[in-house]
Amino acid sequence: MKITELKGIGEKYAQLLGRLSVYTVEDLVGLYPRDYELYQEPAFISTLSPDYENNNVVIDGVVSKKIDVYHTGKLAVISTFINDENGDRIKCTWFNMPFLKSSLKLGMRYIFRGRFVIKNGIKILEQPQMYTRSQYSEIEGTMQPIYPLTKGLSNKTVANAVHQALEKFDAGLEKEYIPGYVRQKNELAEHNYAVVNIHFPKSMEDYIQARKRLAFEEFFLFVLAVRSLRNSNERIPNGYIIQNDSRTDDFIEKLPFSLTNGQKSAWTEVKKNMSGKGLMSRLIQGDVGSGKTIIAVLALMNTAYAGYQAAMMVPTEVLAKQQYDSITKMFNNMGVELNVSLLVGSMTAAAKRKVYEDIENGRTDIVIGTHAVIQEKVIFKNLALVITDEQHRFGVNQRRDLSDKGNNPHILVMSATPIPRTLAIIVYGDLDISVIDELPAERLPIKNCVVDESYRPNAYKFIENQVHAGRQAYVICPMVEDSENIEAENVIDYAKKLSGELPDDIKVEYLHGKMKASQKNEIMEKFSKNEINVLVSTTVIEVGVNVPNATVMMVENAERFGLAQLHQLRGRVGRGGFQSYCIFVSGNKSKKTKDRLEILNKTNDGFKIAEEDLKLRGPGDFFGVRQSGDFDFGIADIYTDAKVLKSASEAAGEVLDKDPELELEENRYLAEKVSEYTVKCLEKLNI
Ligand SMILES: Nc1ncnc2c1ncn2[C@@H]1O[C@H](COP(=O)(O)OP(=O)(O)OP(=O)(O)O)[C@@H](O)[C@H]1O
Repeated sequence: MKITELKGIGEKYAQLLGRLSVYTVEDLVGLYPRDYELYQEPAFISTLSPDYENNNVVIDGVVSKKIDVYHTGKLAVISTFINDENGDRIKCTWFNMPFLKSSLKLGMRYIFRGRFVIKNGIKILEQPQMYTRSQYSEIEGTMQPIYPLTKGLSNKTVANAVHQALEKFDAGLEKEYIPGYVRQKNELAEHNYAVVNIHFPKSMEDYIQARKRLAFEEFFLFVLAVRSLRNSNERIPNGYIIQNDSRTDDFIEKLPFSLTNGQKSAWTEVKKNMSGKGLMSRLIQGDVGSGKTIIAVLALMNTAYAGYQAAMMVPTEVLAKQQYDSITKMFNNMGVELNVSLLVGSMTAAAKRKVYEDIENGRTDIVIGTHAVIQEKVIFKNLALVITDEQHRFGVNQRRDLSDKGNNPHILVMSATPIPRTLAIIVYGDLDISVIDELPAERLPIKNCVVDESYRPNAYKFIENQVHAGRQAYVICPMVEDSENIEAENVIDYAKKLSGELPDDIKVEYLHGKMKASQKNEIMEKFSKNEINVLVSTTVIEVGVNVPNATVMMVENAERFGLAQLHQLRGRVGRGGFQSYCIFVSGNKSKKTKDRLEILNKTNDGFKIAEEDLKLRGPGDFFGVRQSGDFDFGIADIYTDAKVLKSASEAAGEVLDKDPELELEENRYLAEKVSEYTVKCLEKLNI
């Protein structure tokens, strides 16, 4: 049902909701709150002691002073004083809400709820919301949903729309499909209860139950879907028997480094797989900087030497260009006579045509590119291997499209997502797994520090010294929620400011998601040639960028990132022989934030980091930063919900043991859900 059927949602709001991928009433119900406002803080504080500073407090007060309106810069500030029950005077301030003037009347009594601060000895409530007693008693003790929003769309609009969708249209509500014995064993709530309570929980307990059920069902369907894919893969025989070529062995000999043991065993598994009976569907998992690329290169070479074509797809043009440059350089230096082509969206039509021709007539042995590689116009002569790097950024359908271009080519997938093997087996159930579990020996451990903003001048000085010693630096700008435009402006401003702080001979440039691919390529190319010394960027550089000369990674507002993500960012330095440094700047001085960031000092193991982070964030921190942005389940998180994933996986096994093809009448509805999920959600999950 179209979203405009809801009262209050016209074309304008429908368009805004479209930006959040919400088009139907059902989509809307699937838009889970990203957080909740808890109306459960110390209710009604009668004496405001400094202990409550920086917390939300609720005060019953009477407006005791005329309303004052003044302007600072562009901001209109309204302020007044209230007297609480003890007669204590508390100042209230609001920014940019001039309309309040008419509702705030001297002598009126309200419930004020806002953040409590003390400035110059004056007790202040910032931006308090106001309620009458009866209004407040309705929300007291509840959790109000906070939805992901976009500019022009208010939380209230979304909350009202969701309420209607659930109440009037039963959207998202359906017949129970998880077998009773599974629900009982795992103590799961009913589906419909969960859908209603994830939006409007009456208590924390309701929320926990709702979330558990929804996370469980996501994993449960996921595991069932993945198992069915795996079964179909296992039946595919190897159509391209690719034997190891002695020229590839020579190449390994000539590399400037020797392979680590982890790399050697991964390579052995890949070789065996490609020359064996069944089609290869393999995942190579290795922490950031563990050297996965070289294994990909060896597989590409062996395939080309066997007389077939091979393709490698990466998520962005910047990475495609980087991989292409480094592979062609390596081949030139080491006398490898294979033809490598680059294919990315921003190439001219004529250049693309030439590459299409070369691929079709077989002149091209290896193609490196973005999803341009799977466009209809590309016809391969004999594609036998497809490598997808950071594969989770590609949808299953894209993978399938590319496979369709060959006659079931081998598939090799690279991932740096730090998940332990036991979890990986579940999550990548349709793939065999090779793990590169060590970093090249010569690497010096990265030195980290966690600092507050006052350290910034020292950090800039440090960057200056590193650049003067010939090295380079990344600075990751503060994140801005919900707006790529503001984020872009932010990066530009920061780069300007930084450039002013550093000596003139240091070239600072910026990179953000809104830039054209060709611009990004140009900047990255200059950075990799050291024509740019300092790169100010949003997290667009998070995945896979390899500039071994870069030795400093400075992250602003580090407290806002998941630790796993910070670990990825850190992985951009320390990729060569130089000592590298990470500076995490935290805008939040609390001990807890510092402790959390300190975890990064303790270990370099991506999974341990995620695990420790979880331990530290107690139950009060339910809605912290999501760790695994890469695996975008609707609500479940492979780290936070690792236990749920395990039990969902076991439950799926149990169901399949009883009914391998889900043919029994009792599983009819479940089977429908699984096939629906396989088509729709795997694509969305991007894995
Ligand atoms: N055995 C090795 N000894 C020394 N250096 C190596 C070895 N293997 C790879 N390298 C170098 O290490 C750097 C990182 O390798 P690579 O780019 O393959 O990492 P990765 O595993 O893809 O990491 P990420 O997931 O962060 O992209 C490269 O500069 C590469 O040349």
